Amino acid sequence: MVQLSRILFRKYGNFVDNLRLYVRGGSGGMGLPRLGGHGGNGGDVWVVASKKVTLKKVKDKYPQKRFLAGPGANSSVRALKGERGEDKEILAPVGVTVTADDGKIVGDLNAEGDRLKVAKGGYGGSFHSAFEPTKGQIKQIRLDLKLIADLGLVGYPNAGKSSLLTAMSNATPQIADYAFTTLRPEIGKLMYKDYKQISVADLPGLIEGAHINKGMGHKFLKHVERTKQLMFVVDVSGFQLASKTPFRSAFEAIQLLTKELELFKEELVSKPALLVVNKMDLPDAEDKFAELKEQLQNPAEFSHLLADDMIPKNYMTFRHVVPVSALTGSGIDHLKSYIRESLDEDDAMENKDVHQQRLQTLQTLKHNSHTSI
Ligand SMILES: Nc1nc2c(ncn2[C@@H]2O[C@H](COP(=O)(O)OP(=O)(O)OP(=O)(O)O)[C@@H](O)[C@H]2O)c(=O)[nH]1
Ligand SMILES: [Mg+2]
Repeated sequence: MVQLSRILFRKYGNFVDNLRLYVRGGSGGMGLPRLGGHGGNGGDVWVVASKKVTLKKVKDKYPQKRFLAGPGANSSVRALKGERGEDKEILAPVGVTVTADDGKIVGDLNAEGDRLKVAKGGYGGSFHSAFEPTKGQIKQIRLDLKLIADLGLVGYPNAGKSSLLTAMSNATPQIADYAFTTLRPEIGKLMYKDYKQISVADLPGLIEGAHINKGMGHKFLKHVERTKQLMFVVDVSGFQLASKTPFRSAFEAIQLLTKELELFKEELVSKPALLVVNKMDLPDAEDKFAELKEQLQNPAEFSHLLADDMIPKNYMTFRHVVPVSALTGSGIDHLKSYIRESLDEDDAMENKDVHQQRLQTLQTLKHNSHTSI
């Protein structure tokens, strides 16, 4: 049913996913006290989304990483109102979040052409400022690229996330029998017969404490923010990171993963999600899967298995719970259909919403034009 696919981009060798920049707005121009002249305002610095650039290109093109907007012109006898300074635009890829020095988020660039002002120009001197101009803002900003994929794989190390991506597509991520094989997110594409493509981000394994930046922590979690849906992947037999860390059953693993997401950003837990229970080829897998299904039907009843601070406020609701074996390929076709179904469902809802909104706007316009006659 589903035509298999190939990897879209795996060249992470010199991948740049964040960049710090120095930005400075232009100073205002001098006012002219004698004639009441107004100096021009300094130009602003903007970050503008463009599909044509990558952070690596920005870094290579501007090794100094300094961006200065133009100064406002002084007021003069010939031009009492000084000209405004030129704005400076920094092109950055779609998917970037801009953060200021103090950690505050300035904004996100979600679509081509989105713009954010990152340093404001100074004011030109005028009567109100005794004709003295002000300087432009000076800031260090940080650009962080978050991958935008349809589906993000969420799971503990060794659950088989990368194996699963390989089984579903022709992607060739690193797979090994030790934790943290995947150190960088990779995107694979699932291609369907009708040419629909679904991108899946294989992410580094989470560990307990990821929300406080343990393990790959934030590096991983920030990518999850942008994926449309989540796919939890657990090993049906459970998980143990090291001999000194506690063993977690599949059920516990799911609740702990949920807790990590919740602690990082609560709304992540409300994303549509699928649950993949992997390694169904292992002995006793069927029994363990049956037990897990029972636990998931009424998670609160089984929450005594967890320490209090590990119980999420809200349990994840999974649209589908799919048993598979990435090793033998069993269940993989089903999984691909469920993924498609789930994303199509959301697309349809979104389209309906957009349609509804358009209708509403039209009706308001009609109404207004009637009332104004
Ligand atoms: N028996 C069995 N082993 C599997 C299956 N899927 C994956 N494995 C094995 O589990 C180990 C971990 O698989 P990976 O795909 O690297 O796991 P991961 O979740 O990507 O791990 P990290 O990248 O470290 O987070 C490897 O030895 C795989 O061969 C499965 O369905 N059955
Ligand atoms: Mg992996």
